[in-house]
Amino acid sequence: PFKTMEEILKRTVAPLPTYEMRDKSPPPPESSSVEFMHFYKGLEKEEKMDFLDKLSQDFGVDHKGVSELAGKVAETQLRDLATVLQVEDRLRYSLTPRYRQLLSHISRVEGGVKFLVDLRADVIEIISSKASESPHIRDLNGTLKGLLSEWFSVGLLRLERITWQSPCEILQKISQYEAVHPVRNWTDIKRRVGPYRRCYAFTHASMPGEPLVVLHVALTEDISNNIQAIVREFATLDSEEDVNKINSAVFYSISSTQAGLQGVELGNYLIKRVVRKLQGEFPHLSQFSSLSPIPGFCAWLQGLLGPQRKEGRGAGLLTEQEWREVEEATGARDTAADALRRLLAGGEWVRSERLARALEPALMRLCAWYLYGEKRRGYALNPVANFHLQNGATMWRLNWQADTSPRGVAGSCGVMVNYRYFLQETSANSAAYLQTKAVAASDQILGLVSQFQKNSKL
Ligand SMILES: CC(C)(COP(=O)(O)OP(=O)(O)O)[C@@H](O)C(=O)NCCC(N)=O
Repeated sequence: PFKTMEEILKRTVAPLPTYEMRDKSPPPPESSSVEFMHFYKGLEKEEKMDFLDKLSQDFGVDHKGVSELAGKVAETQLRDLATVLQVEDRLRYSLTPRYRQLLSHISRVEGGVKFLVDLRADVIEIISSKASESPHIRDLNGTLKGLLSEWFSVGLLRLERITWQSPCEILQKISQYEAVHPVRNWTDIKRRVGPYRRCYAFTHASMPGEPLVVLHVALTEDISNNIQAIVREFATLDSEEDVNKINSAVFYSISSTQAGLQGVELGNYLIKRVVRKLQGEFPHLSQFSSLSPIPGFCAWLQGLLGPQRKEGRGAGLLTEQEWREVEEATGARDTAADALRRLLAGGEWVRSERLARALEPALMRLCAWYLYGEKRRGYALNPVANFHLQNGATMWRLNWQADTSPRGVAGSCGVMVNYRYFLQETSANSAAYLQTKAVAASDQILGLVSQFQKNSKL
């Protein structure tokens, strides 16, 4: 018979044992965990939100109990240390949400960890879609993230190299999960795990056969400045003999596959782990860098050129000379800003030698500013830049016409960026970025940024 959410929650979320009984009470029956999982899986999307609201609100922390104990801690401050520690430990215990015990028991059931990863994905979706503003949901997210971070800590993850000999289902998953440069066919994926390539994934015993985060690496002579050269169709015939051709490791794609593990920093750990692995295999390997897309650059620029922007030409986005070249090249009937906006929206400009040459300096300056200067809450606005800067990488080199695919031109005017991992500097760079929002950047980037600032009135 259909049971109400309240009935299910009352039955499956065991009350927190009293402080005295905290280590003496038997764990709730496994059937509670199984029933909870089964019921939740059967809910519709909006019912899940309702259910999670109730769970986090009515089965969380006993706030009254906490405030009473907080008062007691204040009272006993002058007492002997043993008493103080005792009362503090009571307070600490009272801050444990009631549902935490259930979550931790679910992790011991078959498929329980995967269930909790997916549960957190739902919670993150509810929070990011602002479907619920309840602070209790945020607390539930925090508790889940805390548990998952322990279970998915680096020591418990397995590093797996994916090769052409890996099981089909893994190769198929790797192809499906590829979020940066879509895999077109078998030849394509064969190339990406073939000679002068490495593909690594983290897996976890609780989710066998499921790559949690996937990193694709190209082993090259120099740091790549073009993605087509890396993901082009045909496979090189030569096997991987000529190690003298391998001086650089270029990370050209990384994708996490479990939304519920967001914030657990798996991608960062995978990059660091793969660097160590490759140093072991190629002791003379000296250069480590990404070749990253710049999603959002074109849209950002279009926004600046929009008709509603009164500055238009005046914003100093281009020099007078550059505006004139745009007008000549397009025979601009309306304002040059509209002409440029239309040009960039089309994308065919990249095949016009004259236009590409005319636009290169401006687009490179603007792109450098977009990556280095545009912020969201003080951190880099561009999510890929933010990811690599958090890892401690240096914003190292902008590459013109690095991705001439339609996606590349439409998304970032064909420009790509290398975030360089100077191994001795990553931890200091990461700390500086996270604490003071300082962006580690090369002279090329800083030069382009100062050129932008000279012209711009933004
Ligand atoms: C870039 C990725 C791998 C970072 O994941 P991760 O290291 O787990 O970071 P976080 O989500 O724990 O902060 C992730 O955000 C992702 O898959 N992004 C989409 C594809 C991409 N590379 O931008």
